[in-house]
Amino acid sequence: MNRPLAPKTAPGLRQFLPMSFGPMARLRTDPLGFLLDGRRRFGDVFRFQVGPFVIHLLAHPDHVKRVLVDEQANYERGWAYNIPRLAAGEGLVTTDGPAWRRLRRMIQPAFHRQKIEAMAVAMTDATEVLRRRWRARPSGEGPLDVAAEFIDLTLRIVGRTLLGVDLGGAADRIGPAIATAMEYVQYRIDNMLAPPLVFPTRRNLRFRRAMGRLDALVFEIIAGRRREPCRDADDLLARLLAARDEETGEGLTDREIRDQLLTFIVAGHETTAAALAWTFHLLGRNPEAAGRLHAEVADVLQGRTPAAADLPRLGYARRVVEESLRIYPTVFGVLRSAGRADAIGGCRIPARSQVLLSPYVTQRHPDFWPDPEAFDPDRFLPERAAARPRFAWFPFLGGPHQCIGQEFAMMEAVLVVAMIAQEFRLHPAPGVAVEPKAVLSLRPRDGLPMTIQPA
Ligand code: HEM
Repeated sequence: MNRPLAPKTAPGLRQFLPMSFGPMARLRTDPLGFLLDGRRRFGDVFRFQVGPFVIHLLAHPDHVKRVLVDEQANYERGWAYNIPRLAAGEGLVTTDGPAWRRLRRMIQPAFHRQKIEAMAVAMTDATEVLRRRWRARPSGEGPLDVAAEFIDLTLRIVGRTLLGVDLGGAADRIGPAIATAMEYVQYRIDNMLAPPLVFPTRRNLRFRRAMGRLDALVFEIIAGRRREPCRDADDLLARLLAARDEETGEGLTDREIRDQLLTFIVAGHETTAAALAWTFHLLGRNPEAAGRLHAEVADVLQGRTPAAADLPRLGYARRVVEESLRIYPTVFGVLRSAGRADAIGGCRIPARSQVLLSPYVTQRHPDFWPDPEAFDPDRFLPERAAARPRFAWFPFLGGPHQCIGQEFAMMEAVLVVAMIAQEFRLHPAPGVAVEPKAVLSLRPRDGLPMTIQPA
């Protein structure tokens, strides 16, 4: 009788210290290239080790499914999430196990489908403000950084829909504070030996000041709602204020509510803003796809502002966003920690080592995506999508930790794309090379200057 082969150590790279030379220097300077190349050279399970930290990149959709669904209890958010916790505290994105389950139960009802559909008007109203601003630009004016425009837009939408406040006035203050906080978190991920936050280094002090500004804003939002509770409000903030522990009957403290609000402000706008920027970047380079989008929008909307009810007929617009999230998944990788030892793809995954799931890598896997760098929204036609494994495309993850804002983000992105395509054509600014930069999320390194013309 044949005995199953014992799992082997996965092939890959090893380096004692995280240095700017050696086989893994590229992990810091070009993490996306490093991961893609690793899969190409070593296969679907690629092991890399820096000092004591062992990480396995799992590139095959079946392996992703094993971690996120089949064996998800064995793969929780591990020590890597201690770093974003410096900013977001015990938020829904940074917790796991029973604490996470309690929060998710509490918050999930704020994201039911009907609730999200009811947010469409706030989304289109905010987009109309942006369109008005663009319309008022003198003709012949130079390129505009549309990545920054989308940050401002999605921040306003999150404020209005989830917190019942206009974050527009505060955008100038909180945008840079959020950027500082995210860069700090990325720096700490890249530099495991960096001085802890209690040390008054310039970088630590800058982060603390940024967090002070964000905290002041969030605590003010909470205090404002406590002072003047809106009886009809059923948004995220209302749910958090009304939530009671099933056993003790106690409500959440302001600190606990702050952690969730900050989590949602950041997770809810940055990702979608980057997705919109990448979508227009890709459309600007693919005039045929842009032409099809403009034709669909004109045909379906006949000049009207879109509503939630129009979404089923904006199929091409949705496929454009899906394809853009394939090529530039704004969350390009997530880490999970193996509780027990496991074997995946014939390779040993030691207990307490990390696994890395990367939509950026899997969504370019040549076995599932022919010509992976080509922009082809029709890959997402139902019949073509049905021929692929579930986890060949997972920009919103999947399983119990699937992004709670997926429907929100998709609706927002399709409405914004349709409204902009209805009125404008965006062209790449001449002579500008646009490159992705991985700072927690994947965004254009130097913004996205584009020329805006009437459609
Ligand atoms: C294109 C836009 C978006 C993308 C690509 C995206 C992607 C993701 C991914 C990959 C995760 C899993 C993170 C992990 O486990 O480490 C996640 C979780 C999460 N996302 Fe999103 N997201 C988007 C938009 C949003 C929006 C609009 C919101 C809120 C309105 C949101 C709120 C969250 C929250 C709270 C979690 C944690 C869920 C949990 O673990 O229970 N996201 N998102």
